[in-house]
Amino acid sequence: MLADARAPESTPPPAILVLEDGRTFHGRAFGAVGETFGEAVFSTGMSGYQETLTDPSYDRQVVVATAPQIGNTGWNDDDDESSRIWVAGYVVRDAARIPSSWRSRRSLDDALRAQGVVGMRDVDTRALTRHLRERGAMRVGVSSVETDPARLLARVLEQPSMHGAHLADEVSTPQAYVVPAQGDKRFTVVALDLGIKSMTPYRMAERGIETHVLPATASFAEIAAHRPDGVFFSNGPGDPQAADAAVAVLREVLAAGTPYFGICFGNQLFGRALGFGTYKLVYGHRGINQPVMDLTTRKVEITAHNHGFAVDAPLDAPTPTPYGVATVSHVCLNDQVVEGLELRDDAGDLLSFSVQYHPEAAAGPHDASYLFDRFTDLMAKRSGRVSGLEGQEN
Ligand SMILES: NC(=O)CC[C@H](N)C(=O)O
Repeated sequence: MLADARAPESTPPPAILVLEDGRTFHGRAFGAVGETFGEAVFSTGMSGYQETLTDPSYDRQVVVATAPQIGNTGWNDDDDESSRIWVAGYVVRDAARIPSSWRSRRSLDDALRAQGVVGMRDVDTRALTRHLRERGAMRVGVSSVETDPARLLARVLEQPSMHGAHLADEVSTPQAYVVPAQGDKRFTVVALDLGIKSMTPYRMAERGIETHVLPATASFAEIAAHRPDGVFFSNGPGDPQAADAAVAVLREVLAAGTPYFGICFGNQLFGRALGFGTYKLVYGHRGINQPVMDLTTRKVEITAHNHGFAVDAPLDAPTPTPYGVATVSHVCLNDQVVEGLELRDDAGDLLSFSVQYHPEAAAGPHDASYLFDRFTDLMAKRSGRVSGLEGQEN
């Protein structure tokens, strides 16, 4: 028999997790020892935790993994979606003790600890997820320094709620930067960074797009100064109702007739700019295994999601707006939540579009990558060229 090569595990201190309705869970510290607060949400991804933890949209959220074992592939130097871990905390059932991947450079536990992120393991995540599913996402505290749930609960109740939270400025780049096109440059896109994931400009670069990433506070004049072929608004944390300034900028973009593409928060702001409302889902969609139907083709995609809010738009009735006719283009098959919007002119030609989910697929399946091609084709068409056939007779 082979000897067990595992180093003897030192036992981390006990930890408690207290939800704002008083429900308490017990486990052990994972990552940094300490205390953290946020909105408790669950993610159904079986893999891709490195991309999840570094997604800026998770700012101020304590993420519970429904997959029972997390950390098997460690932490590498390539898969970060931003410059740091953004989750406020990470809660798992069984933390893998020995990561195994040729790309791994450190364990998940080490990565959390190095960035001071408080986590918790050995938690009954199935019971916790069922509770959040029944009662909805809510405020939570996780502590490996407090032993009294009542004292932690008192601090949980002092925390701000996700309702009305304006968080884009907290995660956005302080300075503009450029992600160059790979190969020949075909288009210039301005991306408003409301919490952008690094895979998004990468997907654009693959298609010959040079992306100018601007801070969340950029004005329409600052966007227009780049003379973009298209404008993109990214994913991001917080409540879309609290992003009035970005909605006003987007209305100017639409009025100028510039092709627009939005992802997630960018879909919610597109919805608002078109005159629709947004609302908070009970527990949201998070994970890389969510079924979405493209209502035009009736094709179903398996997609990556991370949203707690959604657009309130009619599923089967086109809506006239000052910028064109808006329709719902995609819907989630689990609950019929709006997952995409399209704006067309009176002739039925596409002007702008957005999706509530994540075609950049980091992590996640690549079923929806056609949306980046759709954006490229749209810019080609709107600037009087035919995609891939510049200078040729068609
Ligand atoms: N990933 C995102 O862009 C999330 C958008 C928004 N903060 C929500 O939770 O719905």
